[in-house]
Amino acid sequence: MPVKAQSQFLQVVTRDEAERRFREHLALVPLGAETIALHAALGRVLADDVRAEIDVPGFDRSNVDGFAVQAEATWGAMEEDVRTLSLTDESLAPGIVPQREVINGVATSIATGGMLPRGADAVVMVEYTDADAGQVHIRRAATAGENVSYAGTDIARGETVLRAGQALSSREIGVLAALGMAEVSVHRKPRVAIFSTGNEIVAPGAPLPTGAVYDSNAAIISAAVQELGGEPVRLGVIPDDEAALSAALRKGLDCDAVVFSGGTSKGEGDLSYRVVAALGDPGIVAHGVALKPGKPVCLAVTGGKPVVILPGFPTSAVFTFHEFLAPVIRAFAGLPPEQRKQVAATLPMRINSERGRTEYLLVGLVPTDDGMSAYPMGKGSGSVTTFSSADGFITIGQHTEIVEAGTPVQVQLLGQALEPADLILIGSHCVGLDWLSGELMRQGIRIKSMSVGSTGGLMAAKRGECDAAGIHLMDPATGEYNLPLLTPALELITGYGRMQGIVYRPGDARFEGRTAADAMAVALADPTCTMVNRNAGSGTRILIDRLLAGAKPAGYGVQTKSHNAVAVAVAQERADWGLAIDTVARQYGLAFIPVQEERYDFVIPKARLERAPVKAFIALLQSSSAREALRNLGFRVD
Ligand SMILES: Nc1nc2c(c(=O)[nH]1)N[C@H]1C(S)=C(S)[C@@H](COP(=O)(O)OP(=O)(O)OC[C@H]3O[C@@H](n4cnc5c(N)ncnc54)[C@H](O)[C@@H]3O)O[C@H]1N2
Ligand code: MOO
Repeated sequence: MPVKAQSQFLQVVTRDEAERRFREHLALVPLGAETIALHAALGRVLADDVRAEIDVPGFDRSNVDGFAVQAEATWGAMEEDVRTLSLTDESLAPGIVPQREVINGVATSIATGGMLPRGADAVVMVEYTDADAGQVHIRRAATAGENVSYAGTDIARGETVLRAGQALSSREIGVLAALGMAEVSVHRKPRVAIFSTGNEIVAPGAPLPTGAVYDSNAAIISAAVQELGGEPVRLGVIPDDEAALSAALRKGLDCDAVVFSGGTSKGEGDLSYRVVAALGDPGIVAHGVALKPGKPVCLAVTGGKPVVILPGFPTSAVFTFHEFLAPVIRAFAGLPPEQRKQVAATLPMRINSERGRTEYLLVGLVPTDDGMSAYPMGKGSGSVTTFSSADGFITIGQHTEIVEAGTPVQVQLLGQALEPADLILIGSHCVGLDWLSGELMRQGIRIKSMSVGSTGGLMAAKRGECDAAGIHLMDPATGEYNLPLLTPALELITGYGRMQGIVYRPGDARFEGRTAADAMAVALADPTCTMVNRNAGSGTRILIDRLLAGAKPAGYGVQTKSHNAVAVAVAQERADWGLAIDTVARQYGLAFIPVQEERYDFVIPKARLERAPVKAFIALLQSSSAREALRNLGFRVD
């Protein structure tokens, strides 16, 4: 099939210009109010200020069980010198309106929540009294006002207790109920139509054909709309078909806003752009913004309703949604603009950025002896996990190409506050470490884990920025793992072995039943036998180069970055063999010829060895239950 020429529609403008054009045609005001039952008001946004029509409490109230008195009548009372008062004939349970006055020398029995009688100004707790026929002996003096809540002390009639624009949590709902309100006036929720486009996009729950992708964008945008006080209207996954897309868009325009993702960057097949371009009043206001991630975002307004095409890549979709549409939804919902919290930090490593685009770099924050360190978490625009695991992001200006290690940066937090962690793990990812982390979390230890590879982990440990770094680094000079790379300030805690070997599809006669050396000889003699390589610098790559002894067979140039990527390439027949660990080979149903064990150990800064969570980590790692579990996962534990 001939490749079609791709035309470009993008005309890139700055972020601020895009926002200005978008807002020029939108009224950032609430959509209207509605009255709803109080029990249905959780999460809704108040449309009007709430002024108290009553006092709470509505009367002077006793806070204890005891006797209502005039404080003066109790003065001087002690254990050995009681004051005796005569009792009125009433007993003031809550809800009873007192009939008798309390004058000096008189007391009335009163319960917690009872209404204070005329004349009384204090309540003596029953514990400090002895009552007998018609009298009460007071053993402790009271001061005026003691154990009494006066009318209106909690809420005074006429007071503004809640303000328009406030989101109602259980606490505010309690206040409204105390004021006797069964109904409340709230802003109408903006209804936001959401769909995803792309023939490869499959709704979660359905089977996933090879090459297809689950629809994560609609799910995250729909949940984000709810967080912003809106109501998502899910229109599903729409195939790449102009009529179907137009129909979805038309349906979406019954709502207050429309947002969908995918098919906005490229020309041919860029149906998303084409259907939105058919809108008028005014239609598309920006297509292409000098942002990374998010360049191909398309902003349109029609008849006062925003219509946004988000880039298909999940990180780009979420960022552009929050950048352009989220503030509009908040305003429609009657919420005030969001104030993002900032934290000062330092970059631990050098960053390259793209000139000409403002870059938002997602980071994980780690406390250090002198402030915070901001670790880039980027797995690229296509990642779905970065946004959920990052603490915040830094902004790199469009004219900056390099940010040096050690540069101070401002981190905008994604959440309301920084999640504290007890144990910080930075290094190479391993399912064995996942298991250990899970056990520690069950013990109540809060873990922050960042996968930056073995070398990144070792550097973090050297800088004292993590509690432990999981590493598997071979010293090329000695062939020994991990230990030769330590400095005096670091301790090595023995982890476990991971058997590395040749992975191939079961039944492949070129490998079946052979030793590693034989298999290599057969594979290298067959020019159609394609390998998948690993990235330079990885321990596995050193092993591959040793096995190949200078040969560069087909596929040598394909340098994947993980054991999983190697296994997937072989399983999906893009390659016939590669080197990976046996736990991964098993996960993908591949056959395995063992070659050499690599050591996955933990580097711990000595200064952190005495920390309780670190001790708990080491104790767990060395426990028989953990060793058993790691063995069951396929690791070698001595
Ligand atoms: N030649 C050029 N290619 C690309 C450019 C460019 O300027 N010139 N821009 C790149 C940038 S930047 C981005 S961002 C992406 C965005 O592309 P599209 O918005 O057209 O999105 P798709 O191609 O449809 O999908 C991209 C990617 O995301 C996956 N996807 C799509 N929808 C979903 C969903 N609902 N849930 C999960 N994942 C989704 C899709 O399968 C693709 O893998 O374009 C670059 N290319
Ligand atoms: O703008 Mo795209 O989101 O850089 O990857």
